[in-house]
Amino acid sequence: MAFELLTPSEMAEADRLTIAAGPVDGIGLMRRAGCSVADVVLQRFPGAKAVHVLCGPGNNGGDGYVAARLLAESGVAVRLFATAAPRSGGDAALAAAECSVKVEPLAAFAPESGAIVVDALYGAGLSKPLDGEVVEAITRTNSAVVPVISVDLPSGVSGASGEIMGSAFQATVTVTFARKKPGHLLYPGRAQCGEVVVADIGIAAAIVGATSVRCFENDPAWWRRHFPSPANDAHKYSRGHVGVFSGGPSATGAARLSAMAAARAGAGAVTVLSPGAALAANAAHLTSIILRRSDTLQDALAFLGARKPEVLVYGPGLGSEPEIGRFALELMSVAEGRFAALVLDADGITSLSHRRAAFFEARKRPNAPALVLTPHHGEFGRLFPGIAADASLSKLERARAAAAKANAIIIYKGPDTVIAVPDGRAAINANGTSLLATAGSGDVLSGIVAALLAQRMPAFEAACAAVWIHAEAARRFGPGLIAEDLPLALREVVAGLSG
Ligand SMILES: NC(=O)C1=CN([C@@H]2O[C@H](COP(=O)(O)OP(=O)(O)OC[C@H]3O[C@@H](n4cnc5c(N)ncnc54)[C@H](OP(=O)(O)O)[C@@H]3O)[C@@H](O)[C@H]2O)[C@@H](O)CC1
Ligand SMILES: [K+]
Repeated sequence: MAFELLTPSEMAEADRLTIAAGPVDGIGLMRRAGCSVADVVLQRFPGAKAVHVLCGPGNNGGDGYVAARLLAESGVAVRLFATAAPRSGGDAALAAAECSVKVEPLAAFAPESGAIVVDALYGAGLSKPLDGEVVEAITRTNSAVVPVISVDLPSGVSGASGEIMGSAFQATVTVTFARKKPGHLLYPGRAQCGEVVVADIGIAAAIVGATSVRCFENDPAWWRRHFPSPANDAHKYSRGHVGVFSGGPSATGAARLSAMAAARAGAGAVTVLSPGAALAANAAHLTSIILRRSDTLQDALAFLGARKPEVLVYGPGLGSEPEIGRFALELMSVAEGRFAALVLDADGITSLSHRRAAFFEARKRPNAPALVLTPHHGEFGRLFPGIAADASLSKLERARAAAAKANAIIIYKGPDTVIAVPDGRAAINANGTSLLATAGSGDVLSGIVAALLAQRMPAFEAACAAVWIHAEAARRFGPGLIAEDLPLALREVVAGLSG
């Protein structure tokens, strides 16, 4: 299985390259696409009383004409409703000419109990919000709760952004071609797709690779080979050392969650750097995790010099006072050679939002350490207000723009977490779960990503792996999960990936 996510324009590029390479032509691809839709209808709904195929004016409609013809030839009772005739001379017009099912106007369509709807109105070419009779047809269909097979995308969902443009079908199954599109994974579109079936229509992997695609569905299959497995002669520091800064006496738990997660995710040593006033609280709860006093930058520097951790986690439980942001900037400026990467989460991000100019300037320095930022929606808006306010950008594009601006790995959290790196690569996570919407779960994620970086997993892959592992652990634990459960729940997931 391949994990590239093709935007509509990249898919069109793949389409052109395939046709240019031959021997298949445009109508050939369309016949394969329509055939795969008909196959899904016949396999999933063999007892359907009738199939109502709704065709738009473009090639999405063309796929609908092919499917209607094949279903009618298979003996299925088919009715076909169209918004307009396809433009003459194109592939869709050819497909329509080959289809002898009577064409009725879309206004005549009414969903019927026992019938299936094939939605071939708009796909990759959706260019503006839907309106008029199309919205009426969607509203009638969604409220009738009949099964809907959407061709390529539920009509109304943007393949590039997952945005709903005007209105969108609630599909039972979406049959897309060659590869999924970002709109299948980004909300709100993702919720409209139902099950997504990817049909092979003969677009070769090499052709997908020759497009400008830089976005992937997050899956272990493509980062697993980078997943750390300790050498036989490993010792605790060669397995990676993570330092986690703790908050004050009444806010120590977040750092410990992060630290425990880092240890469970394979870091050989983890140190909690605690203010003197919080040492007793931390000591009361830590056993294998090292505890060290750190009140000042000098204390932190002494730790860095003596213990040489690879990665620091800064943010969980620290509070958002201005000095927290100042300290984060100081850490970055003293990094050279002392540690490799900094994971900034929660309060670490919020506190920097008061010092944005200095922060972005610091990130331009050639020797700046690798930086991972793990904002949720609110934190993202505070640190990147301009990018967040740009309504023309999808979540994917926002994450990419932020990664470039901050010269950082961005883990833009949510039910459709996007991971982006400054070189333009990005991934969208697909195994997210609402179980993670619980206090402290973000602290755990920071610890996992820090541990994987400390074990020298490449940064993009480490961030993707951390996001997937975090969600997988939550899923396996199931309902009742609280953040304290997550570090131990990581064990089984990490064990499954190791070796
Ligand atoms: N690429 C491939 O590899 C393959 C692609 N295939 C199939 O082709 C599909 C893409 O086809 P497509 O490019 O013709 O776009 P499609 O979605 O049919 O719409 C275009 C038409 O709709 C119109 N229109 C747009 N929005 C509108 C609105 N809100 N309200 C009203 N009108 C609106 C738009 O008008 P315009 O923007 O030009 O003014 C234009 O007339 C793809 O999803 C897949 O199913 C397969 O056959 C296999 C290989
Ligand atoms: K569609």
